[in-house]
Amino acid sequence: APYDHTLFEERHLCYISPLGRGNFGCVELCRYDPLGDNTGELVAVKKLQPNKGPDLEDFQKEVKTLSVLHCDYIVKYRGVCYSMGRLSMSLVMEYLPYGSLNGYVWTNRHNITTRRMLLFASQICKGMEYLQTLRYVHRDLAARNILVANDSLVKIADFGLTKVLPFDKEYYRLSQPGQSPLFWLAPECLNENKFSNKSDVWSFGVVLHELFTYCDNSLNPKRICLQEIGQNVQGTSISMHLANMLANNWRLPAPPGCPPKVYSLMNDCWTYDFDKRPTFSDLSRKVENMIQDDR
Ligand SMILES: CC(C)(Nc1nc(-c2c[nH]c3ncc(Cl)cc23)ncc1F)C(=O)NCC(F)(F)F
Repeated sequence: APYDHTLFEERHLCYISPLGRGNFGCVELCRYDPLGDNTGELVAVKKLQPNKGPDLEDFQKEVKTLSVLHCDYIVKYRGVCYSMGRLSMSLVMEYLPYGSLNGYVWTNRHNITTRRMLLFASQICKGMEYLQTLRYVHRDLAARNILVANDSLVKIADFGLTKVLPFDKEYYRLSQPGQSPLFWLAPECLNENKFSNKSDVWSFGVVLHELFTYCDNSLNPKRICLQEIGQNVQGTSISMHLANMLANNWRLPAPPGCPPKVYSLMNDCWTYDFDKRPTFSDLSRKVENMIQDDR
């Protein structure tokens, strides 16, 4: 039988440190070291939290989702590791040493140029364009879910909430409000639980906002929206308040020092009518033109 490179044996997976908590469970930095001489490769291992949140079946869907994605701008799937006699499984991914984009941009805020931000933005658009060709909707596009491979390459990650569009519809309707973070969601998600490539475009606009605030926590979308809603929200849920504000044309304010053309691109992504929002290919082109103009 051909050697299965996607099967990781638990006994050779050496735990190093925790990386963080994702939509399904925790992710750990490990070295896969079958030779036992510390020459093995570093990998990120997403363990399914047993009987916590979504179950093994949903996790297996995430594994399936990631295993068919082959794109320079999407975190690479390496394979799976079964434990407890196939009762539990872990998702093995490439390890990106620079961590998540929000941490990277904040840490390097004093020497990241507009050009570099626009390069990251164009790579995210290309990754999303690719996802779209497979009729995937990410549903959780946010700077915390983008990883940095090196100083000029970012990749989309965390496909825990990703859904495949039905063959006959261009949107995916969740049965009940999901766990996507409200402040990255398009109005039709808040009002009708309708998710589509166009709602991913809205979230991309929020990622642009995060980038151009250098992922400053004091300016993050949640904090700005809650300030606008006002602390003493009575009765009406936060998502209703947010949906009303968006319907009344309130939008996240331009980040300090943000180039006007970038803020106008964000507002294109935040067009209320999802049919009038740009596509990710429109956005890739517009961002690349900005990179050219920025010389
Ligand atoms: C839950 C987890 C671990 N969080 C973090 N991952 C990494 C982190 C750093 N390097 C990584 N290489 C691969 C992977 Cl899958 C994660 C990391 N760094 C910091 C995190 F908070 C994660 O998965 N976040 C979603 C992602 F950022 F990946 F979109």
